[in-house]
Amino acid sequence: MASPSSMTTTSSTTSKLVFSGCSTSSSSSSSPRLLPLTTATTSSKCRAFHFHRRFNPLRHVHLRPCKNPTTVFAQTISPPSFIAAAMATEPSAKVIDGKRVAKEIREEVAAGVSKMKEALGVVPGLAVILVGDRKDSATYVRNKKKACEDAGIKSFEACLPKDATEEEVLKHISSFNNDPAVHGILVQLPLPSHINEQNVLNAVCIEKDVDGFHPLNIGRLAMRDREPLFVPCTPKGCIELLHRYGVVIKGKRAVVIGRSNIVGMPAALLLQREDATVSVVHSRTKNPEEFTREADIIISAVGQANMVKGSWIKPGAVIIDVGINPVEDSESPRGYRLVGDVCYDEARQIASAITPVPGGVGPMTIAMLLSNTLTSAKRIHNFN
Ligand SMILES: NC(=O)C1=CN([C@@H]2O[C@H](COP(=O)(O)OP(=O)(O)OC[C@H]3O[C@@H](n4cnc5c(N)ncnc54)[C@H](OP(=O)(O)O)[C@@H]3O)[C@@H](O)[C@H]2O)C=CC1
Ligand SMILES: Nc1nc(=O)c2c([nH]1)NC[C@@H]1CN(c3ccc(C(=O)N[C@@H](CCC(=O)O)C(=O)O)cc3)C=[N+]21
Repeated sequence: MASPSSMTTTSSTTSKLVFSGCSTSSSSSSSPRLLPLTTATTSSKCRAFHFHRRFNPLRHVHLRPCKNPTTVFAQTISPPSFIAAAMATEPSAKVIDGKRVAKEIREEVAAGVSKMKEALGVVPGLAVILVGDRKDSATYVRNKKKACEDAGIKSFEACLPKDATEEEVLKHISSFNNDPAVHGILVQLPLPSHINEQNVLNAVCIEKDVDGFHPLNIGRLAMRDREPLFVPCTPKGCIELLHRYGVVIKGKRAVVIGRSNIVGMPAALLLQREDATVSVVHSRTKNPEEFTREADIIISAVGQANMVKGSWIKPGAVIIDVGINPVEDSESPRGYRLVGDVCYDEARQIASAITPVPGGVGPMTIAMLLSNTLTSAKRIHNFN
């Protein structure tokens, strides 16, 4: 049985279970067709506790041992039992429960907010700028606002019409930059096409850049021995999930699918900072599956439903699925449901651990935003 932590296929006679087709339903009962080819040998290492350092933006804010540290033993899975298990199509991967971890983090943030309020009478504040009327953006902003309320963080909002000018957006940023009650500023992306995203992101002062999208923060993330003030929330959430589930990153082969400024690129930089050896796959990569099949850890941030098939995955790999893709579903009240970039049903049978969509990385993005906002308020007020 694959273990979620630190499991790596080491054998050169690696087993390949080739899946054909992909069910788009995460709860579907349809079984993927499995074609066992060779054998698998897996090895795992003992793990120690991880401790998260205070005020290091690459870590979560609180000094605490990670949850669920796992001690895994070296093990060899003999071909017959491994293949038999897979042929029975029993999902063997551990489900990485982002919703649960995000709730824990939000509670930790709420406790930190109360402490700060009690000691200094200061309440952390997060300002969100929303331009236009995209439904998905409005939903995220509403969810962020609710999460702020729950954590005791004060919400500020500027909702501008879709034909708002760049100058108007910049004026709001400047006003939030100068407002001492605001400790974090987020400009919801994407912006309407007539607004220059670079100009807007450059205008957010780096001390309040809780999204971590300012070029100075990204630049520092890319440089050795330099520390960004903030790390982008989604990639930070991915790494936090790996830490909290005791997945060893150091020395592992990681593949990031996607190279966007907000997810793929910073995710690759973070994995590299954690001493993984990282490959980045993008739309111009030929035969992406040749890269992913070698990966111990895959982070997929593409935006294409079910692109990553079971056959792309090395047995025992850990899969972080960032993609959020609506697919038509007449049975769902909304008429659609959300799926990731990865064929979940196939991947569950071959990976050792996987994040679901929804309930995986998405909730972590919001939790990290709250955590970054608290970190910002603490840093500005010099409060530990
Ligand atoms: N869970 C969460 O909290 C969040 C989820 N998301 C979701 O993550 C996904 C990615 O978002 P984002 O990074 O903003 O998207 P972008 O569209 O900005 O980037 C997509 C990336 O995927 C690459 N790509 C596109 N098609 C392929 C392909 N066929 N094979 C390999 N790579 C491909 C692109 O390559 P190229 O560079 O060559 O164009 C690009 O680098 C979306 O589904 C989005 O909704 C995003 C943010 C947060
Ligand atoms: N400046 C900026 N910062 C962002 O971080 C940012 C952004 N712009 N633009 C859009 C993307 C997308 N994004 C998500 C956040 C939470 C969920 C989330 O919570 N998703 C739920 C599902 C929600 C639902 O059911 O609709 C889940 O995956 O479980 C998803 C996506 C942040 N983004």
